[in-house]
Amino acid sequence: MKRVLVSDSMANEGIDIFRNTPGIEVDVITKHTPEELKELVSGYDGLVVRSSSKITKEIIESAEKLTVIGRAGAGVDNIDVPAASKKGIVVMNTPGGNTVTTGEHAIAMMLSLARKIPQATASMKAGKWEKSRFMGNEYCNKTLGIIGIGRIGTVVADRARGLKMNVLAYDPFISPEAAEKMGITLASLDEIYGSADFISVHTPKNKETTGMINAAAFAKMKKGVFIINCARGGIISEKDLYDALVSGKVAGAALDVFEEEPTKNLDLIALENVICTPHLGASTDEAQTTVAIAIAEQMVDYLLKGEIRYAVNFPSISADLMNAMAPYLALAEKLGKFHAQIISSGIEEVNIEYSGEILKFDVTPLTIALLKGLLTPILNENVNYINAPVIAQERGINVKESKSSAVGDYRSMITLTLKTAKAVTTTAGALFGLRAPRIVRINDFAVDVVPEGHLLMLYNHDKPGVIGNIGTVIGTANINIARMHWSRVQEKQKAMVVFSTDTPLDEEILKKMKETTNVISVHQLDM
Ligand SMILES: NC(=O)C1=CN([C@@H]2O[C@H](COP(=O)(O)OP(=O)(O)OC[C@H]3O[C@@H](n4cnc5c(N)ncnc54)[C@H](O)[C@@H]3O)[C@@H](O)[C@H]2O)C=CC1
Ligand SMILES: O=C(O)CCC(=O)C(=O)O
Repeated sequence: MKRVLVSDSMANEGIDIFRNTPGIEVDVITKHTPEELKELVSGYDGLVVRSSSKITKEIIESAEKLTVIGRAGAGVDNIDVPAASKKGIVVMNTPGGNTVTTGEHAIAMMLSLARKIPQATASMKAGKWEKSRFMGNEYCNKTLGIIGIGRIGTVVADRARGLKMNVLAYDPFISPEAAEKMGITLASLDEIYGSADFISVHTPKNKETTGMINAAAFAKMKKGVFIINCARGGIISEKDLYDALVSGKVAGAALDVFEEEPTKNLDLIALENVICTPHLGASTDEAQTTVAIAIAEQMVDYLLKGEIRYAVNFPSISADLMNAMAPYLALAEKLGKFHAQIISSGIEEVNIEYSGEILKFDVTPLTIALLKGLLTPILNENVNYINAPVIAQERGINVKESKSSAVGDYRSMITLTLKTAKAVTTTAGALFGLRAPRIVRINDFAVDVVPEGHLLMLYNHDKPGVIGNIGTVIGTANINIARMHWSRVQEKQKAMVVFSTDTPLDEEILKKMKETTNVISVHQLDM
């Protein structure tokens, strides 16, 4: 039974999916202190949050069973994703589920802002009729500068064009061609600051964007500009915004998000020219139902079938793609696991070359699977698809991928070269038929090894009698040989034999083998 904790309010449609799925048990506990949440989480396999629960490193580290954190929404800045990745926890979100709703909220905020609708409403509710106090500004033919033209920015641009606004967008990650297709005019930040009457922010919050709209940015803006933030608090410096609002440089600000939530910055929100909502961007029935259903389905599929969709720390693999890639993922993992057991010192560099039909896939998950296989025999800790790249990076292992069109005898091949302090070694793997992994090369030797069970790999001088002597050692120990593959490189007068045995060999027999005439080295592998 997999247990899921929903720690923020979530639409019932999503909770019902958990409740009605055999094999899943769900608890909804939305009132808790951070300490209480830390205690609670430890008993669960899955955790669902929106933006209220802050999933810190401390919470993640104490979550013994947790394998997945689902964000019913887009932004994952309330989750310590690096800490989750290190612990092998998948973090998934529901991109797109609340995009239109949040874009509409930004437009609603912009329209309310320059027409002072919240202030006029408050005045009327206080029994006043202050017609001349609430003079507003028109939108038609004004310039809207959008910072971050992703999903929500695009919705805002589209709706603003309907208002006959000129839309400019800044986004360093969108090519001019892509922007042209979207009908978006790209501009530099300075161009936006210099010409926009309204500026709406729609980037994620990260190292680059935190504080990007600060005093220096306000200084470049037109006097009387209106600012809208329905993305994340802190992208705009609240202190610098306050000063710009008080000085009149900024005519008004519409804020849905704050540096700290719930905000304690009452000085800022008390300003007459600030309108605000308590992080309501995604709060419509439609969006909440959509994201709740989406995250519940994604998490159920992960917890019960291992299917990963919309993970922010692992490439998405749909069930169909997973099915098609499964044999290659198994091959990559087996190859890594095999190679890790024939080296004798720390890995410095991993070179992975993909060739043949395998190239029709995005090879990123294959590299992750290979790293998982490679690190598993070396480390005590639990290595999985999520933490394998993090562990490799932490251990200073340089991972390089390359692609080649040369496949030789195989439809697809993965060639793995490992550089350690002592040697550079190469193995290669391919599929036999369409699904069965095989090791087809070990350094200079062409082989055909089934990477399963207990393997014994021996290098020897290519002299008569070696196989017979080894066979006698194994037979005397009453160990049954299931398979045997022999290969040699004639010009080097070296040979290699890989046995598959029904049971592992103990140290004493291994020692006897190493002492057998003409044997150079012996490796026992557990696949
Ligand atoms: N107020 C609310 O309730 C909600 C807020 N959000 C927030 O809205 C923001 C946008 O969300 P989406 O559109 O779904 O994300 P998205 O990932 O689709 O778009 C973000 C865009 O920002 C761009 N970007 C990244 N760094 C940038 C930089 N330094 N300068 C300019 N552009 C940059 C990216 O290239 C991308 O095009 C996020 O911060 C998200 O957390 C999302 C949903 C609801
Ligand atoms: O769940 C919410 O209400 C906030 C949504 C949000 O900020 C997001 O999806 O990034």
